[in-house]
Amino acid sequence: MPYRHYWITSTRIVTPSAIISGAVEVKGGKIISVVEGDTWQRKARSKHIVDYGQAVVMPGLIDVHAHLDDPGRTEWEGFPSGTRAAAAGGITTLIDMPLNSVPSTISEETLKLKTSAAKGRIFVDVGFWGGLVPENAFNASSLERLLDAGVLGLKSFMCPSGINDFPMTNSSHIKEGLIVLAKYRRPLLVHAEMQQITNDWENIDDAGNPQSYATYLKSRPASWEEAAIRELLTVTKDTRAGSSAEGAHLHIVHLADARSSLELIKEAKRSGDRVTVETCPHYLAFSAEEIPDGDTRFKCAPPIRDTENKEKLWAALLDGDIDMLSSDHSPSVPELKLFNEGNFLRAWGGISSLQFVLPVTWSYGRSRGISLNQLVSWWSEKPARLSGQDLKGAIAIGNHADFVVWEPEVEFELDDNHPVYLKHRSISAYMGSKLAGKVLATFVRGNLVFEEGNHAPFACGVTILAK
Ligand SMILES: NC(=O)NC(NC(N)=O)C(=O)[O-]
Ligand SMILES: [Zn+2]
Ligand SMILES: [Zn+2]
Repeated sequence: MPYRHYWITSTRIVTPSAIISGAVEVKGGKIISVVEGDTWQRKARSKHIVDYGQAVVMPGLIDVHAHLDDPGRTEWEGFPSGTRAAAAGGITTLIDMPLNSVPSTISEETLKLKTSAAKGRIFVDVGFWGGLVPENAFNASSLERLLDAGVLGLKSFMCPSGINDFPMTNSSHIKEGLIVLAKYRRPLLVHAEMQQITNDWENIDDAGNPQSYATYLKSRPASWEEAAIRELLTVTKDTRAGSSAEGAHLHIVHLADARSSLELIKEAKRSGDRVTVETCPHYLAFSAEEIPDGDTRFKCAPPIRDTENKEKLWAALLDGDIDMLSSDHSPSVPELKLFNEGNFLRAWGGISSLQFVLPVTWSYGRSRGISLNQLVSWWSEKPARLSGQDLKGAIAIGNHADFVVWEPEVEFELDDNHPVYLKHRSISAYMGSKLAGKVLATFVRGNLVFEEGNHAPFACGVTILAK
């Protein structure tokens, strides 16, 4: 799009207050006016106009949880393929997780490796979470340097991450992290599963056909999530009690358990704790009962649970108890999925989904009555707030012109002919499904980065560093 100053028009523009028929004026990468009705036509007379008819114009999606594995494991994904897929799926910003790249992003130096790897190779805007690990947790100045260098917050694990240079943290590490983060007003994101020694776990070998999904599900019960969340909420409260400040913001990533774990989070919110929670499309789309034996595309942690749990997740999302959605796009090479043996206990865990999260959320959500405004809240507004992106996440004057233009009514088959920009299409659990919601175009800060199957010829995404 060679225009610096132009108008986008449609009969369905999703603004914070209403869905309007009208136009959005873009200049220098920002939204400079939003006009309802057709009075804009006079103002726009000498300007370029892009008419999207009845397609929906929404803020671009902000994915706060994606593993792009660059640098160091680019055979798994990488910035170019990952951000092209994001653009094709209407995601205009993504925040990259600190693990699965080599090295992990746990210091100022390793963040620099990330930003250099991203330079000139990203099609959407990319920010970074830093890692809170035992190595840096007790070293406040090292954490401060990492935060000063621009990570948007920190992320840690309460169980083994599967990555050698990203060990798990215990509550003392987490406490140290929270104290530093409170000063910076940035969040701590936690993978909340804590291994419990249970009878189920001890019996896993007897119970255990490793090709059966039920075996895997039993190996990571909901009690692991519950135990981790209980401990995290306690540490967060303790940290707040010890300081005069407001206290750090705790964000629980990829909640799968909609029962006891969710109740703990609701209770903490009611008591005024700064806690938010995300879940992911795969927990809303799939259920344990339907996962075929040996189909390790569906393996992730925490695991996809039963149908009733899935319905409870939807209810929590609709009630506002779950704040937002993220992809947790965590790909690998197909070999690590062990498709030949179909062994759920040994295969790499992680769902590949980045390009499909909008149609997946919509396809499974529309029968449950979700609205376009709710989609925007879960995928743009709340993620913008979590990641500190004041100029993103809403179609409002002064904000970045980040848009997804899409047709909710158009259905398509995610078959072998469908263009997929991710590095490995075969590992995605969504291949073979029929979805609704076709992305027509994606704009990042006014730049048309994707339209009708074509990407912009140059990678105009920028890295986002906190100041
Ligand atoms: N090393 C990983 O990418 N882990 C990820 N894997 C999943 N979710 O199965 C995650 O986010 O925990
Ligand atoms: Zn995780
Ligand atoms: Zn993850």
